[in-house]
Amino acid sequence: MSLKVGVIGTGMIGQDHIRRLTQVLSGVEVVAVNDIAMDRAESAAPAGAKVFETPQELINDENVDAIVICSWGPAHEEQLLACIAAGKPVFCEKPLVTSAESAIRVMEAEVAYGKRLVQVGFMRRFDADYRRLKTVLDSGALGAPLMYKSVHRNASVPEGLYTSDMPLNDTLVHDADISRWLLDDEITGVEVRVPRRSTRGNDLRDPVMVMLHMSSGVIVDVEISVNVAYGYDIRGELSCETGIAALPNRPATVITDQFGIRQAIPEDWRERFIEAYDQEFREWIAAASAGTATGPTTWDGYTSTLVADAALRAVDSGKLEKIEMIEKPALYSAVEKIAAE
Ligand SMILES: NC(=O)c1ccc[n+]([C@@H]2O[C@H](COP(=O)([O-])OP(=O)(O)OC[C@H]3O[C@@H](n4cnc5c(N)ncnc54)[C@H](O)[C@@H]3O)[C@@H](O)[C@H]2O)c1
Ligand SMILES: O[C@H]1[C@H](O)[C@@H](O)[C@H](O)[C@@H](O)[C@H]1O
Repeated sequence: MSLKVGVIGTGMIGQDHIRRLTQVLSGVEVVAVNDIAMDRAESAAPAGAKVFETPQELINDENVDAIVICSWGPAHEEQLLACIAAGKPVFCEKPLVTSAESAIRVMEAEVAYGKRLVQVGFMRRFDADYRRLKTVLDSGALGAPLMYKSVHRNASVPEGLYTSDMPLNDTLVHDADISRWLLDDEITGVEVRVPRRSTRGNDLRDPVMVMLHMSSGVIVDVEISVNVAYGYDIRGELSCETGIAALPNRPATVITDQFGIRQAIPEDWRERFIEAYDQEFREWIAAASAGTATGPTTWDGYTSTLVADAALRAVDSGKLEKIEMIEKPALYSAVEKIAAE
C-alpha cells in the first residue's frame, strides 16, 4: 500500500519534490496539494490530487497519511504544529522555523506526542559524496579532524525574495548542519567576516566568511557566495592529523572545444543534489510509512536557528558569538533506523 502524501507550498522546491514523488520514487502518491497561491497549487497538482484551500484542511484530511512542507520558513511552525496535533509524519524543508523559540515550541509538541514525526530537509546528509567523506572520517584512518572547509556558492538567488540576512539565516544552515553531522559535534560559537562586496549582489551582504567553532576545538571555515554567476559550486575538505579528505569533483562529460577542455557545473541545488533529494525521500517514505521519522531532527533544526542568530549577531559585533542551547530532549538522542526500500 502506498503512502498518501499532501504537499503544502508548490513553488520551486515543492514542484521538484512533487516530480520526484510522482515520477521517480515508489510506495508513495501525492493525493493533495495546497498553496496560498491557489493557481500555483492547481497547476502543480498531479492528476487526481485534491487542491485544498488551507494547509489545515489538507493536514486533517483523512485521505492524507503524511505531509511535505515546502512553504516559506515563517509559515512552517503553524503547519508543523498542526501535523503533530494530527499525529502525522511530516517532512519539512529547511529552515525548520525561523527562531529558536519557535523551534522549542515544535520540539515540545513532538516530545509531548512521544515519538518522532518530523524530518528536516537537510539533504546533504543523504548525498553519496558526503556519506563517503563521513565513512573515511569515522574509520579513524586519518586521525582526528582538525579543520573543515566548506564552500557554498550559488550562481544567483531570487531577486527581491532573497534578502540581506539570508546568506546567514537561509544558506549557511546547510554548512552548519553538515559540519555537525560529519564531525558528530555541536557548534559552540560563530564569527563572521565580511570582505569586499560583490557588485553583482545589489544590497546583499555577499560574500561572507564564517567560522564555526565546534565543541571539540575543530574550526569550520565557510565561504558563502550567492551570486557567482558560473554555477552552483559546493566543496568540502577535512584536514585531519595525518591526511586530507575532500568531496570529489562531480562526474560530468569532458567537453573539448574551442574554449578548452572542460566539464559542466551544476546550475543550481536541484541539479547538484538530485540524487540526495531522491534518497532523502526514499528514507522519509520508509519511516513515514511506519508512522514515524528518521534523519535530521527537530533538534537539528533548532540548532541551525541558533547558528543563524549567532551569525547575525556576529556580523554586528565583529566578535565570536557564543551559542547557548537548552538541554537536548532524550527523544533526539535515540538512533532510530528504518530500512529504506
Ligand atoms: N533543501 C534545499 O536545498 C532547498 C532548496 C530550495 C528551497 N528550500 C526551502 O524550501 C522552502 C520553499 O522554497 P522555494 O524555493 O520553493 O520557494 P518558492 O517561493 O518558490 O515557493 C514557496 C511556495 O510556498 C507558498 N507559501 C508560502 N507561504 C505559504 C503558506 N502559509 N501556506 C501555503 N503556501 C505557502 C508560496 O506561495 C510559494 O508558492 C523554503 O523554506 C526554502 O528555504 C530548500
Ligand atoms: O533555499 C536555498 C537552498 O537551501 C539551497 O540549497 C542553498 O544553496 C541556497 O543558498 C538557499 O537559498
